[in-house]
Amino acid sequence: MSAQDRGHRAVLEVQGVHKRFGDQHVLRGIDLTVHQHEAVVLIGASGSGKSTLLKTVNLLEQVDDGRIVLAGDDITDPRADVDAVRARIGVVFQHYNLFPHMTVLANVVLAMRKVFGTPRAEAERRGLELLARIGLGDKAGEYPDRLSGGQQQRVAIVRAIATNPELLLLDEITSALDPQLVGEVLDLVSELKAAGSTIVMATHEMSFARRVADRVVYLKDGVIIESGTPEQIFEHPQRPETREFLARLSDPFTA
Ligand SMILES: Nc1ncnc2c1ncn2[C@@H]1O[C@H](COP(=O)(O)OP(=O)(O)OP(=O)(O)O)[C@@H](O)[C@H]1O
Repeated sequence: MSAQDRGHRAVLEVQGVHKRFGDQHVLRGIDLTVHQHEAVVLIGASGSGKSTLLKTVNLLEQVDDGRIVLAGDDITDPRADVDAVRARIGVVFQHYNLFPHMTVLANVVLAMRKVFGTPRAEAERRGLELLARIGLGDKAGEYPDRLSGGQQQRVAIVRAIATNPELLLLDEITSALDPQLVGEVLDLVSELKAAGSTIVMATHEMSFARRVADRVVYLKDGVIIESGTPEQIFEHPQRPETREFLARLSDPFTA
């Protein structure tokens, strides 16, 4: 049964969103609703618009048309407070997530302290607890460059959830990692999903999409071609474009 069927409220509503970069029409009428506790995975070829879509939700890119609603609030309204909106959303990107000049713990507590004004002792207690939970309690005083890429991404994820955001956006968070480090990062995402986080994730990791997504959304040239459960998309794709995309992935000579 889907989150929608269970009557969970919509956390994110993307409605008729268009985005152009000069002559290039990168998002062409995107409609997407994400319900509380749902994990939606965006798949599609490089350049299909996955990152741009996530950036419009975090207000890193302005939409040209349409609107985006976060838990009932139109965040694309020009009067919306950008910092207040970003404080409600946790984000992890492919690269450059941690501040290199700050310790792991300082990175994790930063938003709690600066954005929410959490007292230092309380923020550090929560930071240490979160780091311990992902097995990195002993790295709290280290600088990020002393951690593996997988450990750094896990810290970045923990930092993004430290403030209990309403929505977590994950953009290709494993694509810069050595293959043997991918699993530990995706396992943490699975745990967050199991604990009830609401997640939108762009990924090239199809096996993960299959395992964790409630819904898989296939994007091509800025259009949602098809969306459904992992079984619907991977086992019984309805659209020829989706079938071609998936067939190409499994062909080592054209992938
Ligand atoms: N700031 C920008 N200025 C101009 N063009 C941009 C900008 N950001 C993205 N684009 C273009 O928009 C298109 C969609 O890019 P986007 O990064 O959203 O794709 P993607 O599906 O996330 O790709 P990938 O899987 O490689 O990350 C691409 O053609 C890209 O070159």
